[in-house]
Amino acid sequence: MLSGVSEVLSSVVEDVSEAVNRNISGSQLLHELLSAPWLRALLKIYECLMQFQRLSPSPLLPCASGLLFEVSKAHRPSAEARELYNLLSSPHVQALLSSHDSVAQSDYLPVLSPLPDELPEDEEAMRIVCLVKNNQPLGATIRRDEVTGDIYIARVIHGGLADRSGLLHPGDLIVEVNGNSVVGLEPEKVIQILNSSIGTILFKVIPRSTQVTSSQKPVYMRAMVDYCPLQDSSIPCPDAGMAFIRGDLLEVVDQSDALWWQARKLPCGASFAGLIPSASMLRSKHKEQWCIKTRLNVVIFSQKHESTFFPSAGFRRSFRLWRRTSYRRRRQSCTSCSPSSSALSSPYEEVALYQRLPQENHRLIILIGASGVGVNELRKRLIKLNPSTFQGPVPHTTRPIKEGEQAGREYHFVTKELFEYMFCSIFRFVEYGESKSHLYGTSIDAIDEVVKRGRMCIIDVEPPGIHLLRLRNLKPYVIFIKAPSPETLRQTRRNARIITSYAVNRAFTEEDFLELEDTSQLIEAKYKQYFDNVVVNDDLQDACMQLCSIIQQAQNEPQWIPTDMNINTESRSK
Ligand SMILES: Nc1ncnc2c1ncn2[C@@H]1O[C@H](COP(=O)(O)OP(=O)(O)OP(=O)(O)O)[C@@H](O)[C@H]1O
Repeated sequence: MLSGVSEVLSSVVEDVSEAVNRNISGSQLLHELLSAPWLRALLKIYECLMQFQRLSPSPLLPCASGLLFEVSKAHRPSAEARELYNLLSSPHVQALLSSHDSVAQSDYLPVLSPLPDELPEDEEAMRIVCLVKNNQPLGATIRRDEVTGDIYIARVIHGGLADRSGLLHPGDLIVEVNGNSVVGLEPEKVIQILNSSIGTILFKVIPRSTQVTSSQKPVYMRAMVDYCPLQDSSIPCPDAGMAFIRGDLLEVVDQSDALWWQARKLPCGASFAGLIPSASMLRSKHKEQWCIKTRLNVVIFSQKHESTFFPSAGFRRSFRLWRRTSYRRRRQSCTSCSPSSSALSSPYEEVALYQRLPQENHRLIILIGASGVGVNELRKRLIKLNPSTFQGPVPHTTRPIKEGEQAGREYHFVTKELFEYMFCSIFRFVEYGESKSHLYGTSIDAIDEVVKRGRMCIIDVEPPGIHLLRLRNLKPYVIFIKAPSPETLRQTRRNARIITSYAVNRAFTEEDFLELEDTSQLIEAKYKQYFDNVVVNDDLQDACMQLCSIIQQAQNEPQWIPTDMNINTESRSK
């Protein structure tokens, strides 16, 4: 009789089979899956195991191999007893009984002969370790004690060959490799011996007296800088290093070393970890490089710097009130390639998986892209597509209200004094600017207002604006709108109009396409660590649909977000 899970499966299969008859999409696939013989076999095994666990049977005899002796003790054995004796003494039954006894007595470990009583005081236990290399790296690094010259295992790479063997540990003293004594050898020579061994490697090691068992929980981090071990002369073993680029998600499995951590890249991380510089190590490396670059740049910058009323944070033309000056000037403001100060202070950003709960506010959706790529067009289309879900924040302005406008709908109309107060004392503007002597700006409060109303706030900002919006209550999800190739731009933007400072509405030129691609690449290179997703705006309709589905995922599926957006309290009024 079927029981438990199998019974449930059978009734599910019946229901799905009805769905197949009614031609419901996907039901055929589900039916095939649920009726698969392997699934039934797996469930049967599962049920047997569960039953075994419930019954928790105990052996009738702890030592069944003794049966043979018992039978042989019979004084005048009957024919049946003799037959039983013959059966029990066959080698196969003996082996079976011996296995039974091992299981019954839970005796699984090999029995080692006891150590001789009179061992000399200075005798050291030597371990012989044989690893089958199979074209894999050893997964361990070595170091030499500068005083004694002894060669030690420095670190064992998580998931690597040495780690999986469980036989080599940091601190083990290496005595021999493949029969060659390593005493007095340079580490490079030892590495040479290790690298040249094919098939198996035989180690003689003196295990470290106190084994440190590390049970560190993995920590997840987003790389905020690029790293290439092959260009790093300080890495103990470049082959064991792991390269990464900004934005990569890293599972840091070992932080026991102050200078070198071990990590895997996610998703689909490799089976073994690689060495990466610790945060402090990377910070000092980048500071060094940055100082050199800054010294060179400072002269150039001071020649070009122009003072403005507001410190430069930039703002997009999307307000539609400012006209483009020149791509080149804008590019300098947002895409100079020097590392940002936040990347220098935290080369890794700790992240955690966040799943928005249905009762929580929607995450803020930020669209980033080169000017003219279509960020505003996409944003407008999304809002038009679903005005009850998507909404943009209402900007502030100091210009007078026009006929047909309503305060709080097109703009929050404020005095210049109030605008300046908001800007200076509470620093609530994400973007701001001046056009025809009037000030305009988008405030955090305006974004908050949309979010609190249960809508999904969708905004487009200049890339530096991302930093101001990385707030715990907004949990922004950043989508980079990428420019397609100039060839595709040429085809798709035939009827598009560009808005510039000198012509309100004109067709895109060949120079615009090249600049668009160029700026797009520069923004991506500098800010990609902040992007949660990328959409190439080639075909408008496709890009819009893609955006919709990405936004859906951002709101409803688990996403990696900085841990301080998850736990810490907001700290922006510093
Ligand atoms: N995929 C596309 N195919 C064709 N035309 C497009 C596409 N995307 C945008 N456009 C058009 O390109 C022009 C510029 O787009 P948009 O105004 O959205 O630029 P933007 O990225 O918001 O730049 P800015 O904020 O600096 O104004 C508009 O005329 C828009 O309709």
